Amino acid sequence: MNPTAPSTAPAGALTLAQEKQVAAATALRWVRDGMLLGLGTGSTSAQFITQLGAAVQAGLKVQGTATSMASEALARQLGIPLVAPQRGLRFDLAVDGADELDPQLRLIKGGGGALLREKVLETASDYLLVIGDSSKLVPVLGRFPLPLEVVPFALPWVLDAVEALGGAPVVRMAQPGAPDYYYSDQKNLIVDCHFEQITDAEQLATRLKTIPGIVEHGLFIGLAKAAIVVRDGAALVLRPGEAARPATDFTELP
Ligand SMILES: O=C(CO)[C@H](O)[C@H](O)COP(=O)(O)O
Repeated sequence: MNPTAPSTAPAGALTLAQEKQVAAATALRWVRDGMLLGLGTGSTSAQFITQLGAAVQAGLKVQGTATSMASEALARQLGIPLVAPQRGLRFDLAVDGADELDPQLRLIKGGGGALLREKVLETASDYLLVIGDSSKLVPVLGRFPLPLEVVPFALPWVLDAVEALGGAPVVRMAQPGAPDYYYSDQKNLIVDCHFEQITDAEQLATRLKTIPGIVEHGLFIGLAKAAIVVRDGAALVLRPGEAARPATDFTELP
């Protein structure tokens, strides 16, 4: 969740938690029998998985692969059939949250620490649908710190390299104020990089890719085909570079 966004809503408006529920319910309208789904990570994705689980219990026939151990555990608990990673596997639809998205549907992801598996699975998906509350859509990426997944041995040099790119790196801790680091599902560290404004996301992504020890960065560029963002109580569909419109046509996604 965006730490600067209000968590309560004025009377009559939806809270951010309610907006996430509506975004997840809207995404579910695009799910069809027989689909192989990529299951995202985070509170919005947890909403989607929970609602998907209810649909599976009511008879929907889908299978999924999760982007984190937490999402996998939730899906398993709800009876969603799971498929292990394997050669040739492609997903019809991946549904995932984001920390930020811009009008071109460039994303910052990894607030939940699952950016590596998310990027692997979403690159193997025919359609990435992002779901988010109203705080997620921004004109320019960068207010949310950009997460990097980093091999522990490489940490000192990665911190130097990120500073040389103009970022302020902070190693994520297990809990705020705790003495120990947070580790990803792959046992790597997460470094949150404060850039304030990322005016050239493509160039930054290219540069980060050349730094040894960065396993993956949280810029997702050219992956999202559409996003569902809930604003003023209404679910809107966004496509790269297009004006937002009401989510009414549930046949146009795969
Ligand atoms: O990238 C992610 C996890 O790695 C999440 O999608 C992102 O952090 C959004 O989370 P939330 O839905 O809880 O706001």
